[in-house]
Amino acid sequence: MAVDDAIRKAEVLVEALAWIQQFRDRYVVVKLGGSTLDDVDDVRRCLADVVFMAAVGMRPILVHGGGKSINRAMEQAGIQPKFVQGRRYTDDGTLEIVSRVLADDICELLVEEVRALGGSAVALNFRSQNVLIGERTTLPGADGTQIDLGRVGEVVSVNRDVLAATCRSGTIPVIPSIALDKKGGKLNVNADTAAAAVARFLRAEKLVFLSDVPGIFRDRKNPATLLSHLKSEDCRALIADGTIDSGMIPKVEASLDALNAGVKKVHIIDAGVPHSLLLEVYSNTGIGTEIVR
Ligand SMILES: Nc1ncnc2c1ncn2[C@@H]1O[C@H](COP(=O)(O)OP(=O)(O)O)[C@@H](O)[C@H]1O
Ligand SMILES: CC(=O)N[C@@H](CCC(=O)OP(=O)(O)O)C(=O)O
Repeated sequence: MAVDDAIRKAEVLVEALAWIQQFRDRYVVVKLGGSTLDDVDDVRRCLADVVFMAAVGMRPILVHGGGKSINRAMEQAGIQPKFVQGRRYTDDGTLEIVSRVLADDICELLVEEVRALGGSAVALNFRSQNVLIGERTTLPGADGTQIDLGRVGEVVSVNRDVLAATCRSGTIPVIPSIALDKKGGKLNVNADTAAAAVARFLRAEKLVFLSDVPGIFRDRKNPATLLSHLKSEDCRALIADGTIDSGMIPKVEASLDALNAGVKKVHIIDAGVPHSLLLEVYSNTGIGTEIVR
């Protein structure tokens, strides 16, 4: 019945009200994974949710990856992508491709999409205004030596003043996962760890990963085994017993670092479910996996 439907919609808004009030002026870092960027409609719906968040007074910050697009661009250039423990081996040629795909293509596209949805957004990267300060990293090898990954780094600090001022003015920062080292050299950073670092340094209320799965499953072949609430210690056990593997490992490890540093909650949700972000943040029953300390 039309009136009942209208009342139900109003009730949804009222349910959201308590959360809107609670999260006013709080930072939420939203990470868009490369696995989610291929479907334009999904991206647009996710960005509409982010624009909604900003409109109701939250301070969203978008951090994005683009692993799949980088792979495609590398293959076109005749370079075979090489990964070590989930990190892309990044020589100078690869770094040029990573920079172009992330900062010139994806970052600009996301900014344009936000603007087309009536929101305000700005690209914060090494070309415009850098906010991620990084250091080069190596990975521990099995024989105790360190594995060199080329121009790969981790975020060691962020420009909080620029981020705070941008958010305060109602503009959504859009940040690709490339950092600059102290000498101004570019570093390729895993986007999950880049997003977690931004959340950590801003003590964000939330860190949300938009991915291509509904959340963390106990058994990936059985959708009924979605784990909707996890604590840090559960996550460590799930990594140790192999339940969490591949691309989920950097996400969860980065989540634990963020929670340890004071981020209140981490969410892993499906970018392919329309408005999963709004459902997770502004309703009483979330739809993905939430992780708390
Ligand atoms: N226990 C698990 N539950 C759900 N997904 C998992 C799990 N363990 C590993 N994964 C994998 O993690 C992937 C998400 O990580 P990734 O491919 O890096 O996505 P993104 O591009 O969003 O960072 C899923 O597509 C899935 O294959
Ligand atoms: C060092 C490293 O591996 N950097 C990543 C950065 C992009 C990324 O992480 O994108 P996703 O979110 O799609 O995974 C890469 O080159 O693929």
